[in-house]
Amino acid sequence: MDVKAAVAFEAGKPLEIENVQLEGPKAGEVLVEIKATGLCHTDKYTLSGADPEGLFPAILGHEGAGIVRDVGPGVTHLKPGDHVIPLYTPECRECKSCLSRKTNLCTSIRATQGKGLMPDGTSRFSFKGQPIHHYMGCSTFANYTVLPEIALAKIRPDAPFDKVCYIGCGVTTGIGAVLFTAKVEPGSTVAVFGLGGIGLNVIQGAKMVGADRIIGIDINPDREAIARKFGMTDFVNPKDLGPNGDIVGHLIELTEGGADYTFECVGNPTLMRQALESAHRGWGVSTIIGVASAGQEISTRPFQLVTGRRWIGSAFGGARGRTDVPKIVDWYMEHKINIDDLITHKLPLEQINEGFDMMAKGESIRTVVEY
Ligand SMILES: NC(=O)C1=CN([C@@H]2O[C@H](COP(=O)(O)OP(=O)(O)OC[C@H]3O[C@@H](n4cnc5c(N)ncnc54)[C@H](O)[C@@H]3O)[C@@H](O)[C@H]2O)C=CC1
Ligand SMILES: N[C@@H](CCC(=O)N[C@@H](CSC=O)C(=O)NCC(=O)O)C(=O)O
Ligand SMILES: [Zn+2]
Ligand SMILES: [Zn+2]
Repeated sequence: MDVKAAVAFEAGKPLEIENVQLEGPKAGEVLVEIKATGLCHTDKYTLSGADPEGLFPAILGHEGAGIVRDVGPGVTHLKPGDHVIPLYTPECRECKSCLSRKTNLCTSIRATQGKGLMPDGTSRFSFKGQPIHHYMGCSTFANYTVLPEIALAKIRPDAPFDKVCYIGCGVTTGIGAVLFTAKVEPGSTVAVFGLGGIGLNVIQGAKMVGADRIIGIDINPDREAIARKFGMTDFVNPKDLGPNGDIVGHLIELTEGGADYTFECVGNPTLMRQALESAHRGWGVSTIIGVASAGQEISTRPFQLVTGRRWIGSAFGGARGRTDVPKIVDWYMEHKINIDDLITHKLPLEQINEGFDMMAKGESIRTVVEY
């Protein structure tokens, strides 16, 4: 079938709107009509060419919501008409990782997913007879896409696509990192580096679990008001500390010894170090969420770890997609979490590049494309 897609033909170039061809679902696969998709910083990172798994041409996008339109042989959990959220972290419930109960990082289809292919090693998308890569197993920058059944969370039918698509990445990543990965306790002091689409959800999660003090750090002063609305108690703009400002020293003083939990939500190794070193001696836990470019590395004095700080990371907020995503959709529908105020812009697919421009300028939190 012909579908409409924003295609990434080359690294560093704007996406191009094209009619591309999509093959129907094969065994274990599902055809989904995507109704809405968010734009995440990770899409921009891959488009930049800095992602070692970035393949071109590809159809990017991994923060979608839509309706099942067809299923391939052997699909048992989904049927046409079901409302779903695509999962870049699937949940097969059978692989070593899923069975371990120690991680959400299902490994059953990770190898082919990283090569931009379906689990059988082929692509369903093509343009002028040439294959186009899938992206993060989702490719939500197309109005129809094909995914493995294990990479779809079935959600309630009354949830609005243009809001709950954000649960496909940003909301779950931020809130999940607090609840499932770091397991922040009530009364904690939390510091969040980067107050974008992810960091604001970390703040929302920290508020949800009853953190007493939530410190936000961002170089964009416009982020202060929205972060306070979501529960931030203190704002620090590193630029206000001057060119030689000591952000770690400042945070340690502000928190009387360091934060119980810190989160890096930018993708900058310098900030990752600052986040670790501003965690409290003896027990502070620092969670890396941000994705840094190929070739970048983190460093610190081992003494920082010897003296009891712990450095951990979180992918998709530690959430098990098919199990946890429907629950997070329920939280939204029950007004337990706020998504609406974080979706600052909506665009048609034809204007998707404007969404990335606004992200780069710090003008948007989340832009949603509605089909
Ligand atoms: N681990 C995971 O599962 C996931 C990771 N990510 C990654 O999380 C990061 C954040 O993503 P988004 O929130 O969508 O990005 P965003 O672009 O919406 O937000 C980034 C924020 O960081 C701030 N910032 C930039 N440089 C800074 C600095 N030097 N000091 C303080 N603040 C600074 C910006 O002003 C902005 O508010 C990206 O690296 C993205 O790839 C995103 C989703 C899932
Ligand atoms: N291909 C990238 C890896 C980027 C990355 O870390 N992705 C996160 C999700 S980011 C979502 O917006 C993730 O889930 N990682 C786990 C995984 O298995 O990919 C690179 O190599 O830099
Ligand atoms: Zn994302
Ligand atoms: Zn698995």
